[in-house]
Amino acid sequence: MTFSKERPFVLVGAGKMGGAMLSGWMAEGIDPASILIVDPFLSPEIGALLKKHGIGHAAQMPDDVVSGIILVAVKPQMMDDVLPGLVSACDASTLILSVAAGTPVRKFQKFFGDIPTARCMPNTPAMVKRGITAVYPTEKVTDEQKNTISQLLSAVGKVVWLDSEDQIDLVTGVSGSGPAYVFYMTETLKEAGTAAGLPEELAEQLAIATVCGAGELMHQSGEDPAILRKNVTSPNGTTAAALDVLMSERGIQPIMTEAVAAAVKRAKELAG
Ligand SMILES: NC(=O)C1=CN([C@@H]2O[C@H](COP(=O)(O)OP(=O)(O)OC[C@H]3O[C@@H](n4cnc5c(N)ncnc54)[C@H](OP(=O)(O)O)[C@@H]3O)[C@@H](O)[C@H]2O)C=CC1
Ligand SMILES: O=C(O)[C@@H]1CCC=N1
Repeated sequence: MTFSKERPFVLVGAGKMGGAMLSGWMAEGIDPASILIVDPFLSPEIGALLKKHGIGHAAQMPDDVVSGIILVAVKPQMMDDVLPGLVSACDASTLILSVAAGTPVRKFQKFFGDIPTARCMPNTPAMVKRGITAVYPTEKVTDEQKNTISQLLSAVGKVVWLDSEDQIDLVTGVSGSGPAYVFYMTETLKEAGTAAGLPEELAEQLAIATVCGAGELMHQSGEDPAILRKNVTSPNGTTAAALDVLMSERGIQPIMTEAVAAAVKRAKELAG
């Protein structure tokens, strides 16, 4: 990793997403001395992580210019409060990298002018190095900076590059928010098992192991999910009976399409 005290990396907002990435970076062995966390309200878990690795922390952004990356990971609704406090730390040697849903490049330009800026959309599996992050760099972002972004984000999972800012909202609806859909599906599978008569604890164990196992199988085999589904589905068997319900007109596909569209719509609203 190319970060150092001379080329620092500052994380503004170590909440759910920033904290997940930070945990992933620590597990990956990134030099804690190159990182500064700026967040006035640390959770006990993140406080313990900082202490364990000796990571620097400040409640507010120091005035010194950051000739490296400032990763902005605060809520979109906080931007107007937080960004003015970063202005004195930015010049043309600073790269602003935002993980915020909705918040457009023009919002950063309003505060920082035309400095190198990139938006990205990670997801919380970054915490276990199984995230996927889509990145949209503005034209000001140099190849060297793209390389640094790649190093940083690939340390916590896959990285894909976007050629249009509009795509970020769509990515948000699929993979940014997506882990929550999978967790919710796991909850519903557990509840369905309980409703069918299984003890709650056993239903939960079965649901979690099934979702993790199916995910790992998709990951390791690299096989098309439709093929993996067919492999489970014996003709006229139990899975076919269940899939008749899940794949019906009132099944998962129309609901998922509606859910992703709702997330995309909300991302556009957050742009303000
Ligand atoms: N959660 C997710 O799965 C994903 C989130 N994102 C994006 O990541 C961003 C953060 O979301 P998330 O992590 O969920 O939200 P959190 O609220 O968990 O994290 C934001 C963090 O910023 C802190 N904070 C508040 N004010 C300041 C300040 N002035 N300076 C620095 N830090 C401050 C918050 O403290 P406090 O909590 O005390 O207010 C909190 O620790 C959002 O823009 C979101 O769109 C993107 C992809 C996935
Ligand atoms: O719910 C949100 O707005 C954020 C963005 C993607 C995931 N969490």
